[in-house]
Amino acid sequence: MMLELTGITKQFGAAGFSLGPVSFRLENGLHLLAGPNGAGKSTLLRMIATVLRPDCGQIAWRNGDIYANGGYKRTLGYLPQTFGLYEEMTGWEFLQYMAGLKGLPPRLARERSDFVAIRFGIRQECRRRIALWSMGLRQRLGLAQALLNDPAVLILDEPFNGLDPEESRAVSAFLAQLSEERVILISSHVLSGLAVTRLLLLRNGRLCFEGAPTAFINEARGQVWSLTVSKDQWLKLPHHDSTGTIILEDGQYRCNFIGERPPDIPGVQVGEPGLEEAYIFWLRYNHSTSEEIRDDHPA
Ligand SMILES: Nc1ncnc2c1ncn2[C@@H]1O[C@H](COP(=O)(O)OP(=O)(O)OP(=O)(O)O)[C@@H](O)[C@H]1O
Repeated sequence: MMLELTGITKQFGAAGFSLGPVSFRLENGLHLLAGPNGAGKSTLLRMIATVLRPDCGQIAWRNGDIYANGGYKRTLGYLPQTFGLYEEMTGWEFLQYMAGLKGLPPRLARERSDFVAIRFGIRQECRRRIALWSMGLRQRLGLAQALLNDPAVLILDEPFNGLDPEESRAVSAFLAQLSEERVILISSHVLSGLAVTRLLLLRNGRLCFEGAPTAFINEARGQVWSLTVSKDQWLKLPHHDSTGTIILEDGQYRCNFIGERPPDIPGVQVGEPGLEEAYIFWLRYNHSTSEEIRDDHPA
């Protein structure tokens, strides 16, 4: 299955935000769209979800324009970044309603509603009015409705918003499983713990990187410096501009510093970058927004 964007652009007002032109191709797998606040991630996802029309360019699914292809919407699942829920409905009524909008016949609607409610751990909650639900449970309901039609294309804008760590892990694992046979594109500020097939980075409406996460991580090799210390030592460390990630492991703090030179702290060693460290390195030091880091070989 393939979703292809060619020369997509969007401009808000004459002097407003401008996105693109953006071109890329997505095949089955889990694709992560990342970038700073305001980079244009939601705008791009909304266009792929047919909620917003591009000014120029084409988005094609199975070689046909998604706007001309009536079948595309039936095969699409979409979780917007913010969404309204019908507060007076119960979760179950909402799922049935959404299943109806997606054209599922009543019996299949019930079966799929049951499946997604169990999958996202909200089956019991579904009996209650949505007005009474917490934020994390509402997010689970948003994810559940996106999967009602067993979509071949799944677009999730910030799927981990409000989820507790346990549910985030469960959703990551579920997405990895689903992505074997689906095109999944998610935007997220949470980069760790995801089995990402390809990474897309947006900044200022420009696509700066599109490729395998390993190629991106390699860019940060030799720029990460690591120090493992006890909590007491950690509390005494002076603030350092190159501080990147801090991970608590077995009661010890592993501090990763990100920069061209190691910080002047005794015991610092060359560190191993992960996606998060590579992303911080890119944000801090790679300020040119040309498409310089490209890897055209699928992982
Ligand atoms: N309907 C609109 N009208 C005018 N400007 C808009 C509209 N929608 C988005 N924008 C602007 O487009 C820019 C990109 O917004 P977008 O929400 O796509 O960014 P984002 O990368 O998803 O950000 P975040 O990580 O904060 O969610 C912002 O400057 C935003 O104000």
